[in-house]
Amino acid sequence: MATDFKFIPLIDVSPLLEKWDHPNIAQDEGVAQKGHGIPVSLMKDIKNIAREYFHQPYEEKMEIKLSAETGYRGYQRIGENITKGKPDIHEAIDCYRELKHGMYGGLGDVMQGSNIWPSNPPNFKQLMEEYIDRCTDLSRKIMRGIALALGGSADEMEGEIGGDPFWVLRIIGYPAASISNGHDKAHDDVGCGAHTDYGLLTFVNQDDDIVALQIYLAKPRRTSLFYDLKFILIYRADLLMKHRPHFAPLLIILSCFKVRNKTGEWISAPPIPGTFVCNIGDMLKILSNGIYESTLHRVINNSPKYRVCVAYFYEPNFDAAVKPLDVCLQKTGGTKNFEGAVYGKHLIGKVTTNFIM
Ligand SMILES: O=C(O)CCC(=O)C(=O)O
Ligand SMILES: [Fe+2]
Repeated sequence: MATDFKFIPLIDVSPLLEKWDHPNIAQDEGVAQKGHGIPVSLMKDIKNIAREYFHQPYEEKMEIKLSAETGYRGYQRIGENITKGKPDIHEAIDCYRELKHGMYGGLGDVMQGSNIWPSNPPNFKQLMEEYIDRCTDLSRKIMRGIALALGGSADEMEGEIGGDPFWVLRIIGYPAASISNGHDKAHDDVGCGAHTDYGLLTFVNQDDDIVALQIYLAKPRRTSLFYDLKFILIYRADLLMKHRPHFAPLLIILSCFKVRNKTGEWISAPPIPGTFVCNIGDMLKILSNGIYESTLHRVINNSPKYRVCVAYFYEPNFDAAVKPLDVCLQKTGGTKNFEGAVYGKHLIGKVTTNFIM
């Protein structure tokens, strides 16, 4: 299905974009620069080195095994990560910004620790750290643009919200369809179940030649048998009660469900060489009071090839108390659509229920 997306800024951010300080990077071989400033060669190098790591024997990968003791950093085997109760068909290395002992009082305890990097391939750590620094710089710039677009000042989301941002890096490998289950039932295997990301922004750097990432595109409701039935039952309750009084219990049960006014479909987010898919996370949804939705997405690798993806997550300060910004409240009628959340708590809640240990 072909779908056209257009970026529609809430205000004109072109003055900011004109001032965008581009590092002067030579055009990478074969791929024109797409304007984000991260060398395309680095984007490729980190996927290639990740592929090399994943191709090693299982025992070697397990040398940097993830556990609660490592602050949930390290390697996890296929099926160890759980989304909504189901094992995901991927393996991964998880890295987080390092938290030193006592850095955030008791809040930081669970995530305390240093990243554990494989000794093979040898320059793995150095490449990933360079990549993380570049993604962090780029994210900060984009967040400044988003703050302006929302009608705030450029540093609206810095200071106590995101002046000392946390980050997460997931280096992920998805088995080829035929290897993951040995027979022709590939479409049942979910590489990563439907979820939204936790933080502010995610940069998905995916293999160029495999279409596996899918985004849920919500649309205004058109037809739904359930909705229509419910509509008739609830909104024409007067008629119904007059002619069919024995339907009353059904009416009560149905009115307990929230009316679904949206329906949608899964669409593919095909890779565009040299670019990132950028997701909006839960924290940006809260800050913007819902002006930005966090993007529901999932991964299904039905291709006969092993797929690599490196996802960088830009997050608020670990101890940030995230709540709708005043500027967004004003734009959305003054009512908070979300309760506030302390980012670190939200993350720990997710991380500690994400793994079979
Ligand atoms: O593999 C991908 O394309 C996306 C991975 C992802 O959604 C995640 O790690 O949160
Ligand atoms: Fe995700």
